[in-house]
Amino acid sequence: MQHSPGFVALVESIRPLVTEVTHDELNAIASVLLIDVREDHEWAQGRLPNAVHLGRGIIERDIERLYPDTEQTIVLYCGGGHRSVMAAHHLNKMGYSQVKSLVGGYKGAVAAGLNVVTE
Ligand SMILES: O=S(=O)([O-])[S-]
Repeated sequence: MQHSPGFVALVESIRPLVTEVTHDELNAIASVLLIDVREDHEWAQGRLPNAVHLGRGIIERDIERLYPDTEQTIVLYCGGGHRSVMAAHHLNKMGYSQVKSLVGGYKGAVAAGLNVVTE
C-alpha cells in the first residue's frame, strides 16, 4: 500500500525517537515480548511465530493491564514498519523503556522468506 505523504512525514518525524531492530537483531534477543500491532484481519491472515496480538487501536489502553513490566524488552511490528514506530513512541512515553520497532514488519519477514504462521 502506498502511504499518504502526511502519514509518512509524521512517521519519519517520530522514527529518530524510536529504537528499531532488524529481524536478525530480534532473533538474537533472549527474552522478548513480540507484539503484532496490526488490525485483526491482518493478524488472521498470518503472523510472526511467538507473537501476541494487540492492535494499534487498543495497545495504549490495554498494555499496562496485560504486560505491566515496563522494563521488559518489547518488539512491536506492523505491516511494513510504520505503525509500529508510532506505537513504540507512545509506549516509550508511557514508561516502557525497552520498546523497539521491527524494521520492515511482517511484509519484510515474508519477503525475506522467514517463518510465519498462517493457520
Ligand atoms: O504499512 S505499515 O504497516 O508499515 S503502516
